[in-house]
Amino acid sequence: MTPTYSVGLGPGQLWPAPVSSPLNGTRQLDATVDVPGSKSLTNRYLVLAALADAPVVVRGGLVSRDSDLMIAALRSLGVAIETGADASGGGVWTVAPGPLRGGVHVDCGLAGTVMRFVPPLTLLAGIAGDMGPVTFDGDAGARLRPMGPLLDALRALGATVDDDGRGTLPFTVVPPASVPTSVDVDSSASSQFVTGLLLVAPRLPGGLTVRHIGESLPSLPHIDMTCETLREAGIRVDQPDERTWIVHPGTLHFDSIRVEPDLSNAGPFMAAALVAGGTVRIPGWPRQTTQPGALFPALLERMGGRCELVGDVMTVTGDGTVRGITADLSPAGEITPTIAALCALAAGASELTGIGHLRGHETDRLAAIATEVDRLGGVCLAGDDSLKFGGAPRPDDADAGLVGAVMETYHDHRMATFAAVIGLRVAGVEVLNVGTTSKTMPEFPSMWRAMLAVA
Ligand SMILES: O=C(O)C1=C[C@@H](OP(=O)(O)O)[C@@H](O)[C@H](O)C1
Ligand SMILES: C=C(OP(=O)(O)O)C(=O)O
Repeated sequence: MTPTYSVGLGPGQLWPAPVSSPLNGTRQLDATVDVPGSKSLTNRYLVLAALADAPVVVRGGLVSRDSDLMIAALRSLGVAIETGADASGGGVWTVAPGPLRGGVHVDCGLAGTVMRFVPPLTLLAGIAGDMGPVTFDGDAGARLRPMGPLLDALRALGATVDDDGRGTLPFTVVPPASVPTSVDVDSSASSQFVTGLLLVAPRLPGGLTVRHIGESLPSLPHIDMTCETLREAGIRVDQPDERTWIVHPGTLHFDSIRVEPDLSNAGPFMAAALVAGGTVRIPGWPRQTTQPGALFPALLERMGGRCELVGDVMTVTGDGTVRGITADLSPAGEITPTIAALCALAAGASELTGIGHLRGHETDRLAAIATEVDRLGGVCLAGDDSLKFGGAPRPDDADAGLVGAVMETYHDHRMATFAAVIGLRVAGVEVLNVGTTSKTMPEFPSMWRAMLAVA
């Protein structure tokens, strides 16, 4: 499928990260950054709209590789989606639900939301009498991401799943004709296993009770987000205890859908205010949200910034001071790379915990972050579930005592933005394959330069 977004510098190409720091005399930041729609909300709304009782328009959808992959997946399953855009480039998509069919192939790319939210939808084709096998595959890196517990849950629901015993992509799902009303899943490797099952649940004849049976459960706000979007569609969701969700069967209906800006993607711009000094404003900040990026203001304040929400504008102000932090990021693993970039520049040590499952993200993020900080001459140790930072070797130096280098991005959008934040302070940072940001923020390079007012 032809991408509907632009792709920046790709594999093998280097993007020189612009420097901007009060310590080397660069002008203070004063920028307003319009952040595109939330990836997590976009791909939930697309799925739920596809299961609704009537066509619905999704406004402010994120135009990116992950949403293109979701749109393509839903189309191949039989959903009609017309795509357009608003004046600021946000997606305006009309989703017309139809009976789901089997016998198709789904490309998951590197999108966790596609590889975990789409396989359960095959159950609906089966119930409707279409037992055609659906095959799933993705990027080389996607074949390393955990899938086993979700595939086991689909088996427990009666599907035949062939993954050659790997517990990863590629795999084939043959759905059953009927499904039980409850299922257990070990979601400790990804909250998306629970979410995938909850999203399809209201359209199963008896609804579905989903029980998490693993030790820990990361990214709880993302599961809350799933429940809230189901409730928005008029579905009753009960949570009798912290590891059980009961989704009642029902008709999904939306009058309209508007996607909030992606607060996790706002993170690197907000972090820039601390590193470069000055002010960054993020319009459209929701008063209430289930997005884990809502944790940024409190974390950035602890790290030396000031954050204030006036109306719907979040204003972040900094003076170049970055302080180390100790934080449990298990509710918000996806914001770790941004906080980690600040930890690498901070005066003082930091420890981030509750993040072991990031080893199964777009890349092994704990290893990637430790390797890249080490490459710059900093200290970062990756544990099973944590990252420990020594802090900048000479924090008062203009470049925080780190040394510029070519930074790898490992096909991970958040490793590209991680490098950009560090590059504000450390001269000579060049980012390999900044185009990997097309996963969730294709315009990142030009947005970053616009924020810094550099050509
Ligand atoms: O449901 C979602 O939209 C997401 C859930 C989280 O996954 P994990 O629980 O695997 O970390 C998060 O990291 C990911 O970026 C998006
Ligand atoms: C973990 C992430 O993505 P995915 O939805 O592919 O899991 C992320 O965006 O940080």
